[in-house]
Amino acid sequence: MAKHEKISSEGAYTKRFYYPQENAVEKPFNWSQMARLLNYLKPYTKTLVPAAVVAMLVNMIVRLSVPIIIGQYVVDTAIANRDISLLTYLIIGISVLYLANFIANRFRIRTVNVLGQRTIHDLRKELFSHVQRLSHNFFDNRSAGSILVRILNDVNSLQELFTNGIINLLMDIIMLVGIIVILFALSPQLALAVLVILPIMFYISTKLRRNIRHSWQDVRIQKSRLNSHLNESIQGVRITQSFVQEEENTQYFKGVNGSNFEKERLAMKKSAYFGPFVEMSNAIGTVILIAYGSHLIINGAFAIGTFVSFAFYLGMFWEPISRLGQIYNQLLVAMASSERIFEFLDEQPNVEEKKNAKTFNDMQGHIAFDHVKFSYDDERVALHEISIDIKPGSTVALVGHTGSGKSTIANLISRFYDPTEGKVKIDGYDLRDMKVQNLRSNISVVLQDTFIFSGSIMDNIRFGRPEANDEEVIESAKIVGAHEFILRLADGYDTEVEERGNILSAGERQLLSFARALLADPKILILDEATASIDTEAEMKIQEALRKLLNGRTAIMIAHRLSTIREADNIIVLENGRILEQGNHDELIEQEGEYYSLVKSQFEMLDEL
Ligand SMILES: Nc1ncnc2c1ncn2[C@@H]1O[C@H](COP(=O)(O)OP(=O)(O)OP(=O)(O)O)[C@@H](O)[C@H]1O
Repeated sequence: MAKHEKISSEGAYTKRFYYPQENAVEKPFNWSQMARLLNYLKPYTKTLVPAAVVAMLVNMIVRLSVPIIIGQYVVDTAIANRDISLLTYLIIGISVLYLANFIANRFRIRTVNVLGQRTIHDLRKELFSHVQRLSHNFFDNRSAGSILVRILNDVNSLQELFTNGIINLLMDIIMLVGIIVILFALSPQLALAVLVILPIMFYISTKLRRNIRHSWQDVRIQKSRLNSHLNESIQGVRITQSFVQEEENTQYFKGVNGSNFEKERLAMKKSAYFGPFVEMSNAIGTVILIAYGSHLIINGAFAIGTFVSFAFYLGMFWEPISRLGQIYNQLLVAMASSERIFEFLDEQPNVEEKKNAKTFNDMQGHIAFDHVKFSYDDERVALHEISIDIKPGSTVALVGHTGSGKSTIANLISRFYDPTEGKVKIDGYDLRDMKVQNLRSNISVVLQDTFIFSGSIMDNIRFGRPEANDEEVIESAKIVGAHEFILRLADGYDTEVEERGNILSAGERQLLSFARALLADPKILILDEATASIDTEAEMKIQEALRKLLNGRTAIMIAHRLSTIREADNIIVLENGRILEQGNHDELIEQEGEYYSLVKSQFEMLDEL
């Protein structure tokens, strides 16, 4: 496809920019889901919920009683009989009622706001701590962005429901039923005449609402596309610049941004019909009231006061009707959001801990794979029948082409996954019988792409053992040789690094991660060696740091550099999930097998340089 075609119109999204829309904006109403949502109000059923309900009832009583007082007592009694003192009492009485209403209203709004925020806070906390405990395969199948959206947006979209939605729903239903009952009690025939337009209005408003709702759905989809693109563009800005793709990106952004604008304009235009429509219904009702009501008054079938009360109630009638439509929309959106949230909450870690799981008292670090077979997805096999024995304190280098299963072996030792067949044992215990956290606290993993969290250098090293004091942190940095470069930073150990540690070089990040691992003082160390070329001096530093780090621990190294591999006690050469050969450097060289040719090709490469 030609370049200009790809970006010429907003509909022509390139494949590269395809963002799947897994997330429906709304779902049909579902009682059991609603009940589960309401469960989040449970901790507050003795405090905030009854307080809000009482305040709401005060509000309802005042609003429903004032028109009667005005019609029956002010107009038909006090004014009709020119009873000034009764009129004064009534005015004072109504003022007191309004004051009580004002206080109750303020109290209710404050209470439901707190209630909404608390429930959302609880829900978000539960969701985050649950997601954090989920197994690796949960994260394998989802993008970080989509998880983020659930924890932020989906939870947010429930906030309005918990804050105002539920209480407004109750209020509006009580209000509507109350008004209809009163209208019929006052005059059934006038009530019928005035409310005759109700079914028509209901029909039209439902149609209009649905139409408006769908337009807003389009807006949300556009927004989510916009967000995804923004997220990806900013994260990948360095690559974009180096491949000179800024213009293409901007064009695409223009397209989505323009489309977002169009959809929003349309949705707003449609929404703008709703207010006037409600007003028109009100007007029709009022016209019928005036025409038929005055007819009844003239015929003596109706008191003027009743007419006045009627007018008041009719004025109050349309507001809850129009708001109920809004709440209904809110409910549908909440259904979709809560379904997604509950889907995460119902997800169980597939690495389960047995009830009677044991702890390692003093782990020695003897690792054994006993006929281990493993597949990530039950289709492709990543490891076939692997049996290995790693002596405590020894260093094993895993060598092999990309995709040969090196990281998979490391993942099984940390029990991020369970083997499909066979057993992984440490000190003779099957990992499935052990406590997961206890196992992992004895293992440190140093990945190729060291993750630096935002915070100070000190905090980042301390991540290995949060209870360590400053001296211990500095000591471990000194041992791995990170101390000098840290001191050269603007604020030394207090230098703030942003997420991912952009201000540090690859080698420096690696040294930090060594310090972190050393501080954790694990029995087993898993190291994914960086492939990035580092200059010789840095390389020597890292080798030196590594020696100190490995001392007295069982180490599994996913090794790329010959210098590291050569020093290992045992080298395991993998190919397509199978062990091809193993032994130490000299033994393998002697065999003249795969390892030999690998080393030879590295030397040939060096010779060419
Ligand atoms: N999360 C995953 N889901 C599905 N398949 C996976 C997953 N991770 C790895 N694989 C597959 O399992 C096989 C072994 O992958 P593994 O990551 O262990 O290789 P590796 O030797 O560490 O490779 P590299 O040197 O490139 O890191 C590969 O075929 C890979 O495609």
